[in-house]
Amino acid sequence: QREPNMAPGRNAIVHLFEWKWNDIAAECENFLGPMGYGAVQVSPVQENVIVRQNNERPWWERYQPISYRLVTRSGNEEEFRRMVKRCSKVGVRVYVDIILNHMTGEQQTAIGTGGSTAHTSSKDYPAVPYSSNNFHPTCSINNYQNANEVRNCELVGLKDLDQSQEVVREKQVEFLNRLVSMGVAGFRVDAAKHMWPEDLRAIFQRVKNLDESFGFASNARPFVYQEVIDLGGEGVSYKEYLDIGRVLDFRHSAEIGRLFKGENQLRWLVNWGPAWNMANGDDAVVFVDNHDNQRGSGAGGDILTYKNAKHYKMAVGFMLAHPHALKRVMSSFAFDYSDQGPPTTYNEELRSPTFNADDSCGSGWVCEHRWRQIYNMVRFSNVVTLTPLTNWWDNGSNQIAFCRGNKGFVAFNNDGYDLDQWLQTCLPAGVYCDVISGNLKDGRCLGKSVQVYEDGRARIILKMNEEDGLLALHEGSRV
Ligand SMILES: O=C(NCCCOc1c(-c2ccc(O)c(O)c2)oc2cc(O)cc(O)c2c1=O)[C@@H]1CCCN1C(=O)/C=C/c1ccc(O)c(O)c1
Ligand SMILES: [Ca+2]
Repeated sequence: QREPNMAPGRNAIVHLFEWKWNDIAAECENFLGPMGYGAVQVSPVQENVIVRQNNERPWWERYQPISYRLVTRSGNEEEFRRMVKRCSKVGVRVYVDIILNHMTGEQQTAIGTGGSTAHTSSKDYPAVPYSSNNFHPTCSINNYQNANEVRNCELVGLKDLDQSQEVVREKQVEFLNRLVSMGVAGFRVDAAKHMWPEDLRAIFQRVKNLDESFGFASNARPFVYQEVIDLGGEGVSYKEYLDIGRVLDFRHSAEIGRLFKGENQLRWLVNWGPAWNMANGDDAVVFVDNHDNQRGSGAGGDILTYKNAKHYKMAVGFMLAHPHALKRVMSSFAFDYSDQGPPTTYNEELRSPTFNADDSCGSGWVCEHRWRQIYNMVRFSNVVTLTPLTNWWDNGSNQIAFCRGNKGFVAFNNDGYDLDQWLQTCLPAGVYCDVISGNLKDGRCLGKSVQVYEDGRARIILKMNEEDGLLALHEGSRV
C-alpha cells in the first residue's frame, strides 16, 4: 500500500546503498534520527551469488539471489534484526530492497555470500529450494514492446521465477513475513516491471500487518514502492502497478536532471507534477538519481549525480522543497566505472564509512545525505509538510522562488548572472539563517542571514559564482 508508515513529522527516505547493517544502525542513532530522516532503504538482504570479474566484485552481484537466507556482505540475520530495532527506536523506519523476479544468472560454480550453492544451468537452487519447474521456460527479453516477454522471459539471462505457482508465492510470502516480524516497515520491489501485477498483488495481500511492538499503528500494512522503469513507449506502463503500491518515478529523475543541468529553463517548473506527464504525487516515490541510473546503465540517459555537485544540490533541494510526492535521497559510494563495487577491505569485506569533522564521509563513501545543503533541506521538508506552494516568482528564465505556506521560502539561480531581488517570503518578520550556506548555531547564522520585513518581503541575493545555487529560509532557521 502507499502510506510510508513513517514517524510523525518525518517524510524523507535515504538509500544507504551497500552499507553494512551495523553501520546503518549507528547512522540511525548518530545522524538519521537527529536530522529528521523518516526511513532508510537498505540493500538486498537475501543471500546473493558471489560474482568475480577481473578480480572485482561488481555492485550488481547483490541483485542475483541464491537463497532467501539473510546473509550478505552487509551482515547476517542477527545484525539485521538489531539494526531494525535500533533504527525504529530513534524514529527511522527500514525499507528492504527485495528481489522476487529472479534468481542468479548463468554461473559456472555458483556459491553464495552465505556459502549456499546452486546449479544454475539446471535452475536448481537447493538452499530455497527451487527447481527448474519453478521457473519460466528459458527465453530472453529482446522486445520491451511485448509485455508478455518482459514478464515471462529472462532479464539479462537471470533465471526467471514463475510467481503464478502457489509454491513460489508461498516461499516469497514466507520471506517477506519474516522481514515484517523483524520490524521492517516496507519494501522496494526490484524489477517489478518484469513481474505480473496480479502475482505481486496476490503475494502482498498475504503479507501480514506490521508488528505494533515497533510503534506502528494497529493493522498497519507494509509500505510498497515498485521499480517500474517506464519513460513511456514500452509495452508495460507504471499505471498497471498502482493498486499494489507506489511506483518509483523515473520520468522525474530524467526531467529534473535535464532542468538543473540547464537543458531546460527553470521557469517551466511552475507547474511541476502530473502536468509533466509524471505519476501523481500520492502514487510516486521521486528521486534525482538511483543506484542504477547514476552509473548510466539504467534508464533516462545522463542523470544528475554527486559528480556535478552544484547542480545536484539544487535538484535535490528543489525536490525536497516542492510538495510533489514522497522523496528519496541517494547516498552513494564513489565510483569511476559503472560496474565498480563498494569500498572493501583486504579480504573483500565491505569497508565502514569514516566521518570527518564537518560531518562528511571518507573511505570512499560520498554520503550525500550528510551534505549540509541536503540534510538541511530534509529538515525544511519536515517543517513545511502539508503547506501549499504559493507566491511562485521567476525571472522568465532560470531564477525562481516560492513559499511553502508561511513556514518556508526557497530561491534558485541557474542563470549566468546574479539574482538580486526584493521578494515575498511569506514568513513572519525577523532575521533568518539561509540554511544552505550555513547552520543556525548558538543563536547566530554561520552562513548568510536574511532580514524579513513586516510585509514579508526581503532582499534575496544569490550570486552566480556562489558555491550553492539555492537559498532556503524556514520557521526553524529564525534567529
Ligand atoms: O549491463 C548490465 N545490465 C543490462 C542493463 C541493465 O538491465 C537490468 C535491469 C533493467 C534495466 C532497464 C530496464 O528498463 C529494466 O526494466 C531493467 O534491471 C535489473 C534488475 C536486477 O535485479 C538485476 C539486474 O542485473 C538488472 C539489469 O541488469 C549489467 C551487467 C549485468 C547487471 N548489469 C546491470 O547494469 C544491473 C542493473 C540493475 C540492477 C538492479 C536494479 O534494480 C536495476 O534497476 C538495474
Ligand atoms: Ca519475470
